[in-house]
Amino acid sequence: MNDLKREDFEVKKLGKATILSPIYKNYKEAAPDKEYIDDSRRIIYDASLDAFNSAKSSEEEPISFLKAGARKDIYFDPSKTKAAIVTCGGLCPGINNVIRGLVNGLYYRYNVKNIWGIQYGYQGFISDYGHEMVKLTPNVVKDIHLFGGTILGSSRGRQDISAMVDTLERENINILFTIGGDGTLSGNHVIQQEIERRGLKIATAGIPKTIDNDVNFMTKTFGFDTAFTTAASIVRDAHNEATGAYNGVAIVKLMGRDSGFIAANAALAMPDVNFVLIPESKFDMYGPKGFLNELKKRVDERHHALVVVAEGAGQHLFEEGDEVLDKSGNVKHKDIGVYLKDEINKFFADENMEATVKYIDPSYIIRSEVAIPADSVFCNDLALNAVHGAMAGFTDFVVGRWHNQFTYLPIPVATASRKKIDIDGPLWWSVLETTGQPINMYNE
Ligand SMILES: Nc1ncnc2c1ncn2[C@@H]1O[C@H](COP(=O)(O)OP(=O)(O)OP(=O)(O)O)[C@@H](O)[C@H]1O
Ligand SMILES: O=P(O)(O)OC[C@H]1O[C@](O)(CO)[C@@H](O)[C@@H]1O
Repeated sequence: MNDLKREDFEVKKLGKATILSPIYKNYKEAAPDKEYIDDSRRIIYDASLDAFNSAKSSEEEPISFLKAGARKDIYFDPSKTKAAIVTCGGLCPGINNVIRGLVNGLYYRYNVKNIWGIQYGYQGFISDYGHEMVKLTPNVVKDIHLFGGTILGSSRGRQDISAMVDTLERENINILFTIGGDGTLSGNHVIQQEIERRGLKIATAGIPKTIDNDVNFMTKTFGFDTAFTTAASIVRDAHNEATGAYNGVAIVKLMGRDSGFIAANAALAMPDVNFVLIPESKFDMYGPKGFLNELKKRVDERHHALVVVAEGAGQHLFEEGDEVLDKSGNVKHKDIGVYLKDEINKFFADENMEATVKYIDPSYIIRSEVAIPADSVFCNDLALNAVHGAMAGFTDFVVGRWHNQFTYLPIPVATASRKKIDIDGPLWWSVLETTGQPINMYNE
């Protein structure tokens, strides 16, 4: 549970917004009767009614979220505004759509024409790496949604915060958009603190990126729909592999460092799956009611079985040892897919049972996919709302979607903890029902 209070949900602002937004002028002319968003517009939720534990404040009081959208008055003068965009961490479908949406939103809606891309993540702020900033215009980004990945490149690894803010200052950047996961957003927050310490008026806005869908107070993050849609078709093909052999077992490993949302949703979309293993639930492997024996029962009955495993699942099965970390300090999980394949092979050999085990790891293929249409639309909306918020002078915020509304949330609230599957909640119970996997395979 988060130890968050109501006041933690207040989004910071650089100062009073005093410039009449160009959108407002045009919008008023085009549709004078339409409502316009006032700064104080907030969406109030009764947290005690919320299905997500993570939505509760520590005091169980209603939490209010700042509603995203265009403001009548803006903080930055568009003709004098310079914006920069950076993408960090792992790839995710839709990053290029977000970049495109940011550039077009700034350029066409607000008339901000001085837009730059920082190359290869936070490295791009550090001159030693030699990554030049690239000028972004609608013409440069017009086709980038047709490609997966990020046209700006990405990276992991800590950079010197002071040196990064030196670059922002030297380049006279007024708004920084960071597209990235938990780490990128934490980095954004630290950058913002240094900006404040120096008394600079630079707005920072985060667009949360993770196929794992594990960001707090976000119904979903961009790229997640594409990820599990792509995963579902791979799971279907794996099912064909499993059924194509007598006692065929197919294992598909999907991403999900701490949360099993991709695995759970792919299995719901493709109900041929017999077992879903996720990080949120420690399963028993070897006991009489453990995974291997349950798998055997399934194979005995139908002569094939399909297993979907999230990369962070089953880590308790490995011997404790030195943790391997990536450049950013994230734990690199031991390969549960290979472990399952080996253990299943051994188990069936010990049982004198013929079995054909196929292991499929499509992780990077899924992550670098092009966004499906639903995600493309979502990316564009997120980007536009990030532009609205930053132009209004909000800072240190992330844009997201929660309870069918686009919202602005202070970064520390979004990064306070990770969203996980509630194993007593409806999503996991649907998975158990769909797969038919026994509930007592789980220790906890
Ligand atoms: N607390 C922090 N302070 C400063 N920089 C940070 C912090 N946490 C992470 N970063 C930096 O943010 C960048 C991205 O972090 P990271 O590699 O963890 O990816 P991420 O944004 O979490 O995305 P993914 O979900 O794909 O892992 C890296 O350059 C990392 O060093
Ligand atoms: O191989 P990389 O680039 O370190 O990324 C792997 C990580 O990326 C994620 O998809 C998060 O973006 C995790 O699920 C996974 O652990």
